[in-house]
Amino acid sequence: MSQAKTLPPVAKSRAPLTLFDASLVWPAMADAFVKLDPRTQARSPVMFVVYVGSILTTLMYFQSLGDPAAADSGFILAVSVWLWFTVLFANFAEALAEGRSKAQAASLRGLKQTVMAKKLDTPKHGTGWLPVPGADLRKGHTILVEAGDVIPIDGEVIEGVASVDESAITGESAPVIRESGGDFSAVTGGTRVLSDWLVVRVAVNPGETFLDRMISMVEGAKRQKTPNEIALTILLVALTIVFLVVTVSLLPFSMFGVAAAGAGKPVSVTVLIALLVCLIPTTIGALLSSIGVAGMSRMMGANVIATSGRAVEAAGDVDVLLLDKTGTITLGNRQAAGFFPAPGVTEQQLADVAQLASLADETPEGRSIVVLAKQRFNIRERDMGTLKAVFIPFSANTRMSGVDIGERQVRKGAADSVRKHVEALGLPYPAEMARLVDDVSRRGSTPLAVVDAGRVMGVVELKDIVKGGIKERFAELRRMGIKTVMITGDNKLTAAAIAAEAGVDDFLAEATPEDKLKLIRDYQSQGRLVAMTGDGTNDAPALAQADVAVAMNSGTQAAKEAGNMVDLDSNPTKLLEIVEIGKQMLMTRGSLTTFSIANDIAKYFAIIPAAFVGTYPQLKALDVMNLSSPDSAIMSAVIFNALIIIVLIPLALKGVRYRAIGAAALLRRNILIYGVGGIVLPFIGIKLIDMLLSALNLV
Ligand SMILES: Nc1ncnc2c1ncn2[C@@H]1O[C@H](COP(=O)(O)OP(=O)(O)OP(=O)(O)O)[C@@H](O)[C@H]1O
Ligand SMILES: [K+]
Ligand SMILES: [Mg+2]
Repeated sequence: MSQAKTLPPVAKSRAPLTLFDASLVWPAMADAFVKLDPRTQARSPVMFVVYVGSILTTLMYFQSLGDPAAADSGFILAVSVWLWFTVLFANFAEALAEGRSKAQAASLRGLKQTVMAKKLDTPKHGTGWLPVPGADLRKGHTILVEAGDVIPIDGEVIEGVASVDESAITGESAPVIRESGGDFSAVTGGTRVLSDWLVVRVAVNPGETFLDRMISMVEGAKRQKTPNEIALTILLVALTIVFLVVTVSLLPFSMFGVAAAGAGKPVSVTVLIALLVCLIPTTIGALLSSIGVAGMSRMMGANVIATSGRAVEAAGDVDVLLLDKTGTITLGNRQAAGFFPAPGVTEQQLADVAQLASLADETPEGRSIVVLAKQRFNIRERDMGTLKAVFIPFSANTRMSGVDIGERQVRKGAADSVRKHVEALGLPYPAEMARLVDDVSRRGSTPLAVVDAGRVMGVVELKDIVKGGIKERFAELRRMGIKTVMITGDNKLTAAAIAAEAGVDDFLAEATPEDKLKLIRDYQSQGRLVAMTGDGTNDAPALAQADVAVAMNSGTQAAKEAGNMVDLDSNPTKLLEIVEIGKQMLMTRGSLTTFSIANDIAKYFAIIPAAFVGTYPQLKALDVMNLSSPDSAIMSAVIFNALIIIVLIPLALKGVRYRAIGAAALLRRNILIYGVGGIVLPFIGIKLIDMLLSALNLV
């Protein structure tokens, strides 16, 4: 049996990457070629059309080489090359977005390491342990972690209190407390114990840890198209089909024109392919997937891990935010602060019974009562075994905890639960209690009523502190049009006091887990999109129901599993950033779609006169841009169409600027900028490219 005191420590940090970081650009260029695989291309119908066009023009070029009558093989080659560029640029955009995600995943993977674990034979502190590799641990094993140790795997603290450095995962340098019982009992593999020790029950098998799941989410290997992306893709496919039909029907139309006039020459297939590519929405088709990947990356940059693009998207449309009180709005370590005895009871008697009711209660509330009883009246801890006491743990439904000593029921809990408990025994509940409970509640503290074998002893005050800066952030959410609702198992007065202090719009008190779930369903049935942040096991059902469910990283395993996002900073106002990123993603997609379609309309005017002037010389009148030659007009449009993808990559990755000016105003602004910009820009761009091409004598 080894008793080596410490296991090797770790240190890791995450550095942000710039948009066009060399470490991202080179691999993305290589990836752009890998993505030429037809199976990859088939995922974007618009780009697939360009891909097929590239192949056709390439084949036509080789065919023209063997045909002495064909004079325009140089032109065919040029079109073909630029079509290939169009495809490669789209691939590059996607690869660059994915590269950023992968880099984030890699830095997470750096946290994963094989550490040795101290495996306990008996799940109890002070017993012997054996060193085993972390990879050999299985769900249900118990391990000991001590100051300096890296926690080898995710688990639940079953004994002890320790400060833990979670900065490797959260980036937050302040240590956090992890302890058994309550909402702070989950520990994450890869974090490090700074002081004291913990006995941890392993919660997962290797490969299924929180870190593993984060990595696979961030890598986006299994990224599914979101509902909005699917809808948009359908629109793009429809547009593509329309233009395909239009373009194909132009060929007989042109041949007919030539035959009727007895002069001129019909439009070539190369020109028709070029026309088609310019008309279909290639800009958004090329950037759609990057926008989605970049949205997930930006979430990660805000220290939020989203499990699906769908959740990120929904975040952009949220209109109600539900937050639980303890641990989300407040710091969550409710500490006993005073004893307020019922008439005929001394403070010491109350403290004595309260301590008895808390002996085996491992929640922060329970332990703080034992501590306060010791401080105030030097009441020593008694032994559950010698008392022959049976522990009655706290549950969100009974809202009480305590011990049974034979027939004697000792309880502490929410005042209304205790009153019901006393009345069920057919005993009186003193009227004076209401005043004691109200006094404590009005201060925003949680009152715990204490009862010993039906005799009401008084009230224990549990103090909790509202997190700093929360009020201003809720005001900002209100400006964005999001309603904030606090839900708590605590009584109405406490809830009202904390609600006022935190500045939430509304609150629901004395809520059971079922009530929380019902509230969400009610909002959803009114057609509202509901976000919920929570940390407790009793929040899990509600988190599972919410459209956007942000679990605090400090919360329990159950909460994290039920949510579709985890906030590594455990900051309830993080929803502000989450909503902003979601809105930004929706707006970026909308803006680029507007831009793309407007753009294509402009290209129509550049290409149509050029393409058909051979058939219908009158079309020269339509040539408002006065381009140097039909070939140059077509080349310029194709080149512009390709280059605009590259130009817009930063916008797709960074997202359009978000301002909290109301949805309608924002939409108007964006349509103006991206719609009008989309129409004007091609005229300027195509003209410039045309001038450059003719100046260089390239056409
Ligand atoms: N350890 C405990 N023993 C007995 N009663 C408790 C204990 N912890 C809490 N209570 C009582 O149960 C009530 C509801 O519990 P709790 O506050 O955890 O509910 P909740 O729904 O998670 O609310 P919140 O959103 O505030 O966390 C508390 O207001 C308190 O009166
Ligand atoms: K296009
Ligand atoms: Mg709670």
